[in-house]
Amino acid sequence: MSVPADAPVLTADAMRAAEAACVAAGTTLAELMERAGAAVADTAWRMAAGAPILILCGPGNNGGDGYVAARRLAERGAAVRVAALTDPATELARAARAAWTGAVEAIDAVPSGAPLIVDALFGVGLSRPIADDLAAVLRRLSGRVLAVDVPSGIDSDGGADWMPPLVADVTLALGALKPAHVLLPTARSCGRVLLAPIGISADRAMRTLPRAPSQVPGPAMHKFSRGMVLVFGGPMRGAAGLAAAAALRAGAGYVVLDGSESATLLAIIAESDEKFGERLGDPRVGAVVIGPGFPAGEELLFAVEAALDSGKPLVLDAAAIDAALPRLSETPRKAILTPHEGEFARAFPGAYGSKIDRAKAAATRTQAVVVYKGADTIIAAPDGRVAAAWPGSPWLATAGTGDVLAGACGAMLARGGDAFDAAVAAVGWHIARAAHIGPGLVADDLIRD
Ligand SMILES: NC(=O)C1=CN([C@@H]2O[C@H](COP(=O)(O)OP(=O)(O)OC[C@H]3O[C@@H](n4cnc5c(N)ncnc54)[C@H](O)[C@@H]3O)[C@@H](O)[C@H]2O)[C@H](O)CC1
Ligand SMILES: [K+]
Repeated sequence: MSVPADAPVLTADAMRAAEAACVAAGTTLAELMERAGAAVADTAWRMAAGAPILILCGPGNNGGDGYVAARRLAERGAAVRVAALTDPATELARAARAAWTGAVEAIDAVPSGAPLIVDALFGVGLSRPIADDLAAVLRRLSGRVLAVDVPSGIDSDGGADWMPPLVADVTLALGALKPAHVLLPTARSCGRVLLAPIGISADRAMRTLPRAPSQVPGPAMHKFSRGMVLVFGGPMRGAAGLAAAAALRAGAGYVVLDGSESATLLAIIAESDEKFGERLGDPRVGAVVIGPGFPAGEELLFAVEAALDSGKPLVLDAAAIDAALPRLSETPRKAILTPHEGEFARAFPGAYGSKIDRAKAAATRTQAVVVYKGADTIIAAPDGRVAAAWPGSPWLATAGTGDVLAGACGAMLARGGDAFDAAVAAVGWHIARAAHIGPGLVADDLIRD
């Protein structure tokens, strides 16, 4: 499972708006479908490598893409069969089907599948789950599957957990990725997601993670200009120690772990004199990390209140999120929240819609960047920007990795610059490191060189 880096992600409505803008600029819908069908044909040609291809066409324009691909593949000499669910229901699909000169079989008469099955049944227009009888027919088919735009049967906006009867080996996203490509549970059914540019100018508001940029410090940098991070050490020493070490590893030039006699790395300045309030006044502190290893309670509340009063850029994790919630949106500040599923549900109980919708709503409400963690981590900014981190790295599903991410967010935030970009860089760093370590990863490995 994979998705292209830094690729646009659009909802169905945004796709339709982008399509309309494209048409208004002079490109016909027929031309868009021709480009889509050509991209499907090219991908199918490569996947089939000369073996027979079965194309399943639905009633809408997703089906239209399928008919265009069938025609182009036959023109190239491929062995193509087409099976349709019903007659085309759109003018574009009717024209595409008319241009296909071969036979069109009934889908329920298709025996067993083919070496390559192109799933052009439904795309972003699916309005309800696929009927059980059709799902049963599709489940009987065997062969590698290329899904056109999305695997048929899923809600492309990622709001419903409808699952596709045909799991795709490859999904060819047309014009832009869709939320369902980067959100669970549907992302697992999309296989390798490829993007076919068809001339749609997608806005950059939502995108997949960019490639992890190199973090070579500039020649004039010194330990403080690389960023000084203050970590509020909680009673659970290990978690705060992981966060402090991660801040150093992720590029901070100077890290203070307050409230702890010792630290995992000698380069961390461990201070047990509990002068957190004073340290907040140090003008060199570029970011404060609170939450790792700190359960809810008076001491945590005191630390969060003091940090909010200081106006310093903040990274808030776990119980610190709840402690800060009542005050977060009162004054604009750079803040990154890093809730996992349970912490998110506790902090934002009324949120609804897809994970992207809920992350955006939380960012708007708190006026902070929200890193909504999971295998399908979503990063949302108050201004509407979203980054999707799917597929991340499965090795991160182990204790302590959240503490490491909080520390990495602190490092990126302390460098200065935009809080959303800092969170994107931290999540990218976290995933890249986990992928490099791989099987058997424990959180401590993420902070070792
Ligand atoms: N957006 C673009 O730039 C382009 C998109 N293309 C392709 O068009 C589809 C979207 O096509 P649309 O006609 O809107 O819808 P679908 O083909 O996805 O299917 C809707 C179709 O199916 C019927 N329907 C809905 N739900 C069900 C159901 N559960 N059971 C049976 N039938 C159902 C509905 O009534 C419609 O008739 C997009 O994904 C792209 O593949 C363009 O070709 C290229 C540019
Ligand atoms: K499809």
